[in-house]
Amino acid sequence: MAQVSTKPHVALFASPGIGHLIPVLQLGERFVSRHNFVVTVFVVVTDAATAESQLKQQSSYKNLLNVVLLPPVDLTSLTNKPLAILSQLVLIVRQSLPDLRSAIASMKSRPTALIVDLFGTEAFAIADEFHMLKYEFFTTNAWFLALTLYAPHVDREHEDDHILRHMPLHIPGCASILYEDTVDVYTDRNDKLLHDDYVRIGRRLAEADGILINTWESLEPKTLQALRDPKAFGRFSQVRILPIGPLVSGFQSFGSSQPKDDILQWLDDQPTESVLYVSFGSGGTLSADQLTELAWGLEQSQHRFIWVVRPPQENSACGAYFEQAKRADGTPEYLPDGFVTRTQKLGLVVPMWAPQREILAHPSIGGFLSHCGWNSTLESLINGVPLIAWPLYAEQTMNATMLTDQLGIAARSRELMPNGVLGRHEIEKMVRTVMNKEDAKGETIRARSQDLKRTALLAVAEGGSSYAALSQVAQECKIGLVGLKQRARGA
Ligand SMILES: O=c1ccn([C@@H]2O[C@H](COP(=O)(O)OP(=O)(O)O[C@H]3O[C@H](CO)[C@@H](O)[C@H](O)[C@H]3O)[C@@H](O)[C@H]2O)c(=O)[nH]1
Repeated sequence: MAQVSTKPHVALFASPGIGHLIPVLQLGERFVSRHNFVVTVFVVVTDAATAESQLKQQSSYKNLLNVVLLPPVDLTSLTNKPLAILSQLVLIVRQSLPDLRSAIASMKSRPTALIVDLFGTEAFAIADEFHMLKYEFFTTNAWFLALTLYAPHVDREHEDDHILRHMPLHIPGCASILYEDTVDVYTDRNDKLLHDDYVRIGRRLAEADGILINTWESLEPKTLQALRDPKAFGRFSQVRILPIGPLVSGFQSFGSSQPKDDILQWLDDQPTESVLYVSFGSGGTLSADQLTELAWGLEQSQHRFIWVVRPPQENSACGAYFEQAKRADGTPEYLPDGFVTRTQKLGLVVPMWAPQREILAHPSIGGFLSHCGWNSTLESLINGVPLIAWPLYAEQTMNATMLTDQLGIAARSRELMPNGVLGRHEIEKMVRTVMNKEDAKGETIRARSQDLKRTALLAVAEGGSSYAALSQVAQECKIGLVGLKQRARGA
């Protein structure tokens, strides 16, 4: 007969997409390695084969976590309307809830807590049904959480002021933000479903027993203070805000299209802090025109680089395109003729995917041109690597604004050409700022990055604020909802 573990047990619920799965696995890893829990991770998938192959490349989690892929959800069977990504995720996750419920109902050792990511708040009802604690794991930062919690209160009738007259949105107690720097919920005003989905998420977050955020106290003190202040956030300030980051995995990176050793060996041969790493996260792509400008910008800067290249947006569905359409010197057809030959002493072009965490931790890396996905941002930050901010979608423009205007650890240019593309000279300028040791602005950015690295490491070290917050959650999960209620009654 199978032994039922006596260890405490929590369940994590991850919505589709590797950008969501990675931080959820990381959180699971912390519960196991630091707090000696059993962790079950339920993963919502749209395509089991893709999810399995992504997970297969990440073998180290297997001994630690019990990962359960829920039956795949076929979006096309649910709607034939084109939906915003957020609405797609809400719909897909909702469809998986009955499977999550059955899986939890049939567990011999029932978890004491359910921890969901941003799109999983509808699963709180299942946690209630089984008398489990329920936590939100907000995989980005406190500023975006503040925007999300504030969403139900934004007066849509005044939005013209913001959009047409560029008046910033004032989030109570927090830094203000221009509408164009927020998320598509605010900028695409005709999508009522998207707006309603986002507002509903904002409201449901308040039902959590705590919101775990992948940030730390000293990174966003003003925003965290506002989130806890009833004058700023009313009843939402009752929810416990628990910054537990930076949560960056001890796991190896998810695989690579090129042998990892080749890339790391190449890096071993480069001078300290001389290489710019260029990558747009798990799914970011650029237009053909933008790729051309980026290639010229990198080449003209004459700084070393590793560039994770994907086919242009126009061809992004065609993964094999990269392999097939190459010029004689190996330059993909969508990059300028002769690029690989001219830059062979300077750079490495890696198709599709690279072992990012190992790359960013390498001493030869001196900068990261990033789409500012929050995982990439944190991976850069804990290594003290300064950034070039190049946001593409989701909350990335907000992250980029924070990195440049509030934290001062990134260079950014908004000087687009008339065709909406960032030109090669602007790109070259940003690369020189961050990579050129004599550049005064770059010097400030680099020094600031080192400062933040120190605060990040302190926060997660034993005795640090994030360590304490996660320990508190672990303690609550050990006791469980029923035990906590009994304690409260006895107090
Ligand atoms: O070649 C690559 C590309 C990515 N990664 C890893 O993939 C993750 C990418 O995560 P992130 O940087 O957050 O980007 P996205 O995948 O775009 O993340 C989604 O989820 C994030 C967290 O919620 C949001 O901040 C983003 O806006 C959203 O697009 C990171 O751990 C990277 O190390 C690699 O290992 N190799």
